[in-house]
Amino acid sequence: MGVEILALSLTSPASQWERLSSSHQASTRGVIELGNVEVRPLNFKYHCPSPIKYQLPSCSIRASRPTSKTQKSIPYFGAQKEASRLSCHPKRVAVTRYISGWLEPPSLILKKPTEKNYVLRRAVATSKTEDIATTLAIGNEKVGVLLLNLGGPETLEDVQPFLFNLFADPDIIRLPRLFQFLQNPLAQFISVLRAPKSKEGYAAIGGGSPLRRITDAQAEELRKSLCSKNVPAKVYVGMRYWHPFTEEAIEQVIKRDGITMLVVLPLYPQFSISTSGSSLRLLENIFREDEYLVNMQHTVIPSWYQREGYIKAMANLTEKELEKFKCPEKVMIFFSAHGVPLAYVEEAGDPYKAEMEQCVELIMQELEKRGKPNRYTLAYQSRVGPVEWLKPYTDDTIVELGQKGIKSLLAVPISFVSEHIETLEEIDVEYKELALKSGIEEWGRVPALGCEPTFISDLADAVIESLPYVGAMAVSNLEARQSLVPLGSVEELLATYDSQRRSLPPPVTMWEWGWTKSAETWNGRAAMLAVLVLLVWEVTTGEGFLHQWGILPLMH
Ligand SMILES: C=CC1=C(C)c2cc3[nH]c(cc4nc(cc5[nH]c(cc1n2)c(C)c5CCC(=O)O)C(CCC(=O)O)=C4C)c(C)c3C=C
Ligand SMILES: [Fe+2]
Repeated sequence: MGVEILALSLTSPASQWERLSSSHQASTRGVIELGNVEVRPLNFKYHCPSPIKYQLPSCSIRASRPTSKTQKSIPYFGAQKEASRLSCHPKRVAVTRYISGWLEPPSLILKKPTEKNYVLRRAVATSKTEDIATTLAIGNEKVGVLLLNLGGPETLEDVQPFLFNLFADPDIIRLPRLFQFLQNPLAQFISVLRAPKSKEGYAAIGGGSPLRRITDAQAEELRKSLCSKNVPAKVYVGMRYWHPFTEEAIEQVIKRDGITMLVVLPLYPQFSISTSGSSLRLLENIFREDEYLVNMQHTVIPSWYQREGYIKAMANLTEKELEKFKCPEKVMIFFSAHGVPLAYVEEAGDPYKAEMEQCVELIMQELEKRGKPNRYTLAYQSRVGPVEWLKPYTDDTIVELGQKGIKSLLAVPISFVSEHIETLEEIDVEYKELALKSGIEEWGRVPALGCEPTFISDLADAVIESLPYVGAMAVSNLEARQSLVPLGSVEELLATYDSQRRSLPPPVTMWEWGWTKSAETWNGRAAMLAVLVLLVWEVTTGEGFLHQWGILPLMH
């Protein structure tokens, strides 16, 4: 866990259109420039506003798995943290290195606590639960937790504008710098094209996404769990692409409630540029120029797939579903993760694939410990568009497993902690049908975690463990503020991504003749290029199909 300070700003968002254009403007100010090389300035200045407060957790890394049964080492296959003491740094930087192996559990030692932090630490450890109807305080601090999530359309009318928001995000569709001005027209175009298919899916699951309802319930359960652990806090929900937008949560609630310490917790167990990364970028933009937010202490928990409570909760649910099969030991456990374009991982350094693989390993180790050494596999679902995504694809894998004679399959959705369209429709309907057609006879699906008590309690522990890392941003001038960047793991993750970011790296290097995946990819790319040319034509001449259909004027 690293000290995390976000330097962020808010251009107040009256509507989704303003919201998106403001985030686009922010992206062109040069601090978080999305869509091309060198997104983040590399000459960060660190400020030492306060005396040394913490010794960061240190982890000793071992090359191999510990053999002693009595040893209490926690398996961390990925995100290992190495504390490094930089002499002039707001809170000492925790440098995250992504190395496979095992390490000792981090020890959290507060060294030379200041009065304020001492109060906090004591309060975390010993304070009595207060009645916290409106004001929540630890010592003099008002603690808030901001849950970040994707958001989903609540009605069928919401589908197209929701898709617009999603495709207008430069962390979802990357355009070369030259074409960045086309981000919104392209988002409009793709969202209009995709809306009918998406609407069918949402109609099949009751006419809208359950994501808001479930995330609100998780927020409430987390609040109760924190309270029961003597940490009164308010819990907020900030969605990336639909209501309640992150800006709404920040502006209307967190500022209005006078929160002084904020823990930012993306509800994605594994970090991806396209999910947690995108939300954290948005937060950066929101915080950057806002007087209140710049001075608010906060920390970020970037990913938590390796936490014991989460792994146990996943194993609990999987074990329960296994028991429903006629021969549980013969069931193949089929982890289906949300995919991302391959280039995110291979070109941009997204740790998503590595974290996903490690997560699956940890769940399987837990099941093995419980006497369930089932066979298992991991595949990636929900790809969109013409580029190559992480492989193997879920649909191809289901067909192959059927061909190999697998008869019982238990699907485990792994990238997300709520039911949503991709579990309720894609897995439960489409993949189940495909599996049965492919020769699989018995099909089961592990439910998403939702408000599972072990999971919620573990999230509460994650929040509590992060509190000593909450840091202050004691700078006042604008220039200084612009050079402030998130610290700790998020900084490193995004910086890796940013420094290596290229515009649309080619997903396929070899041309193949015939109707192949490669050909599909290139056909898709040719189509994208044609769309871009048409859009440029429309924007410059004011004539064309989009104007005729009345789509383009909507964007002005
Ligand atoms: C086009 C690129 C997309 C990337 C990259 C992507 C990554 C990604 N998404 C999730 C989780 C969810 N995505 C959801 C919906 C959704 N996602 C995309 C596209 C990308 N996702 C689209 C077009 C849609 C809309 C639905 C559709 O038309 O298929 C949702 C569903 C929310 C809901 O309404 O229920 C979730 C959840 C993850 C975890 C991820 C990368 C790791
Ligand atoms: Fe998605």
